[in-house]
Amino acid sequence: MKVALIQLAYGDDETVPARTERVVDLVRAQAGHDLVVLPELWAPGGFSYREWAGRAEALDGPTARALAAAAREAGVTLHGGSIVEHGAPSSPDGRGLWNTSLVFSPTGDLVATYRKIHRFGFGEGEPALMDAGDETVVVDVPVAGGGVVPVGLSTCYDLRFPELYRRLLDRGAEVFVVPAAWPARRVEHWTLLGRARAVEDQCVVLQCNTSGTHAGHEMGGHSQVVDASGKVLAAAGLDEDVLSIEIDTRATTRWREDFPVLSDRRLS
Ligand SMILES: NC(=O)CCC(=O)C(=O)O
Repeated sequence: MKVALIQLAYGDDETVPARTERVVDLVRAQAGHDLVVLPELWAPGGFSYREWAGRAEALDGPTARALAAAAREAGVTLHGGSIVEHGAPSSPDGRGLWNTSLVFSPTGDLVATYRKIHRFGFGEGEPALMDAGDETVVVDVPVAGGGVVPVGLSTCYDLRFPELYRRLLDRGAEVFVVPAAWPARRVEHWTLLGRARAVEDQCVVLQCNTSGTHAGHEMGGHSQVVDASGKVLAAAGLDEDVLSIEIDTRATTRWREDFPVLSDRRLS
């Protein structure tokens, strides 16, 4: 499975349409990969709380349409990071906004969405402005040469909650994708927790973070690809970068057979 993680750098000076155009070009340049991943909330701004309501959109809004076209033109499965989704509130006290990841097929169809379950902000930001998702999502990503790889979806702060990844594992995931806007000041947690999720669940972890500084927050970069034994296969620094790597997904099966720790789980 050939993957590309686009670690995008942006600041407050770049307009959303300009950033979208740049992202579309970057995705188009990844033709030949099976899966391309973008960071969390790259269009509205990961920490640009004040802009979120104004930049919220439906699942067929401008960002989604641009990403669908980019996936189709590149012929890749595209995890488009996340948008601020605007929809009908699901409860009377709901806000009607979610941090929603979008996955497009190589034909540009929206094949999966995932609403971030764990909201970051401790009373501000996401908990104050958005609703929490409540569904775990695993999507089958087709690979060149035939077959599919089951990929579990999660977003940024979710990485701190191992029980979500166990649920994804139990639903068949072999790869976890984690788009993020994770700040520089806690970047060691980001890299450490990604490896922890890989080791404890024997899954490949694809972590795609944001770079640059926006809304007063310096982002941490350090996107990484971790194999199912916890080895870091590719790692970015602080700057904008594209990590491109071929992952041997059969190695995950071999590792689970060689070191069958998951069969020792005690569920009751
Ligand atoms: N956007 C996020 O979810 C940030 C998470 C974070 O900063 C942390 O967990 O630390």
